[in-house]
Amino acid sequence: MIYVSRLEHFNAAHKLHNPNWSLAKNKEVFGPCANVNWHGHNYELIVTVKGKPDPETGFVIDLKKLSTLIRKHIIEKVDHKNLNLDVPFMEDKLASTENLVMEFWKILEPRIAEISKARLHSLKLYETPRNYVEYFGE
Ligand SMILES: Nc1nc2c(c(=O)[nH]1)N=C([C@H](O)[C@H](O)COP(=O)(O)OP(=O)(O)OP(=O)(O)O)CN2
Repeated sequence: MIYVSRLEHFNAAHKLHNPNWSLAKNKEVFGPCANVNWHGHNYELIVTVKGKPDPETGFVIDLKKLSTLIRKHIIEKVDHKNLNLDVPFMEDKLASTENLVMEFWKILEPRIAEISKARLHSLKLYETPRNYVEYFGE
């Protein structure tokens, strides 16, 4: 089994805000991430697929096709957007890195299966250069 990865990036604004809590509690729990007037991140998304190389191409997956797919279905939906207001698949969800990566998985997994025999293995999403989450679909 070979693991092949593609890095994409996007910039987005958000705030961490639980609507069931008061503003004071949101500030207490989320600190500056609860700032009512938003803040932004330069996100980095690493998509890893696994499979066997095709004997005719040597590819597990054509990375150009993988990039096009990620950009069309994820990056175009979130880049330069407000994750709390502009992104339908984040509606009614806390805009945490964990929730984002789980929604990305639901979108990407079936679409990768449509273009390749390779399967989605993991998503790694950096919110800052020091904070990231990794998801394996379970
Ligand atoms: N489990 C999670 N914890 C936190 C998340 C998250 O998505 N999942 N998000 C945040 C905030 O959105 C916040 O923007 C993180 O910023 P910060 O702590 O400032 O991150 P840095 O790496 O830039 O911070 P330094 O402390 O300067 O290293 C918080 N928690």
